[in-house]
Amino acid sequence: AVLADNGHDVTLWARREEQAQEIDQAHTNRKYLPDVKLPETLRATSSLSEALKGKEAVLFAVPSHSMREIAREARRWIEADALVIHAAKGFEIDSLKRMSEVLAEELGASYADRITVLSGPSHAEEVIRRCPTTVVVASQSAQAAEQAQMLFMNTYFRVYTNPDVIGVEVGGALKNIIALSAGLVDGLGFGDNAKAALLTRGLAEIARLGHAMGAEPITFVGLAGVGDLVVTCTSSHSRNWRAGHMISQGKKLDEVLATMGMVVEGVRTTKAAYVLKERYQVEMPIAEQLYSVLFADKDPEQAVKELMGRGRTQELEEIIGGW
Ligand SMILES: NC(=O)C1=CN([C@@H]2O[C@H](COP(=O)(O)OP(=O)(O)OC[C@H]3O[C@@H](n4cnc5c(N)ncnc54)[C@H](OP(=O)(O)O)[C@@H]3O)[C@@H](O)[C@H]2O)C=CC1
Ligand SMILES: O=C(CO)COP(=O)(O)O
Repeated sequence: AVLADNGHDVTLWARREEQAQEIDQAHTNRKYLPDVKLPETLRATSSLSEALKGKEAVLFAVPSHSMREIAREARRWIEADALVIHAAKGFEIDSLKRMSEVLAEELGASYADRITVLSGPSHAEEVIRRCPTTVVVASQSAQAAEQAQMLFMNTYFRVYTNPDVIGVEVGGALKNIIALSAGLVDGLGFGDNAKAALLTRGLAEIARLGHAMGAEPITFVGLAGVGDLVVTCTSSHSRNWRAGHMISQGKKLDEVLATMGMVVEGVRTTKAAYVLKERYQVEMPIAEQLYSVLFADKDPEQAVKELMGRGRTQELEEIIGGW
C-alpha cells in the first residue's frame, strides 16, 4: 500500500487464489487487516510469474520459515537487474542463516549487491492507516539501500539507510523474543519497573549476540533495535506480545499459535537464539528462560525469580569493557 500510494505499479502475490482475488477485486484483506480499504491501484495475483515479470523491485514479506521455498520458486521469474528487499524478522531455523543470506543463496551471487532488508517499528495495522512510521533499510550496497529508500519514502513513511545488514536483521529477529517475554511479564502483573528492566536487559542480550555475529553495536540503539523493541513490547498489535500474554494466562503454546492464526516469529527465533548463544558463547539469560517456558513448561514466575537471582555482574562489559 505504501508503494502504491507512491504511484508505483504494484502487484501483490498471495499463495491462495481467493485471497489474491479479494485484494485485487474488492480491495480488502479481511483476514489480516479487517475494516481496511486497500489502494484501488494495488493489484494481486496467485501467479508468481505474473507478479514478478518486468518488475524493477521485489519485496519478500513472507514469514521467515517460508523464505527459502518462495525465493527458490521466485528465482525463475525475477528480472536480472531487480532490486530485492525483504521484511521478514527471523532466522532460518535449521541453518540459523539470516534472511539476506537465504536470499543470496537462492537467487544467486549476482543479486548479492542488490539484497536489502527493511525493518523497524512498523505494525501493519498502523501503516495501512497512514500513521507516521519510521523504518530503516540496510544493504551492503549504498546504492541499493538508497534505491529502496526512494521507493518507499513518503509523508507518513520515513525511511533511513544503514550499512549494517547483520545488525538490522539480528535486531529485527531477536526483539520478538523480548516481546514474547514482555507479554508474559505484563500478563503476570509485574509492573512497569519489570517491563523497563526486560526491555533494557533484553537490548543488552540482543546487542551481545549481534556484536558476536558481526553487527555494529550502535545499530541496536536505532530503529531496528530500540525502535522495534519499544513498539513490539508495548503494543497490543504485536502477535509476539499477545502470545506471551496468553501463555501467562495458562494457555499452552500450541493453543496460542492456533488461536493467533498468524505468524509468531519469536517462537522459532527463541529456538534459534538458544543455539546461537552456544555457538557464539554469549550469555542470553532472558532468551534461555523464555526457551524453558515455551518448550519445557517452566512456570514463568519461576523464570522471573531465576533471572532476578542471577549472580552479580557489570552492565555492558562485553561492549564497553570494564575497569
Ligand atoms: N505484521 C507486521 O506488522 C509486520 C510483520 N513483519 C514480518 O513480516 C513477515 C510476515 O509477517 P506477516 O505478514 O505479519 O504474517 P501473517 O501471519 O500476518 O501473514 C502471513 C502471510 O504469508 C503467507 N504465508 C504464510 N506461509 C506461507 C508460505 N509457506 N508460502 C507462501 N505464503 C505464506 C500467508 O498466507 P495464508 O493466508 O495463505 O496463510 C499470509 O498471507 C514476518 O517475518 C514478520 O515478522 C515485519 C514488520 C511488520
Ligand atoms: O515487527 C513488528 C512490528 O514492527 C510486528 O510484530 P509482531 O510480529 O509481534 O506483530
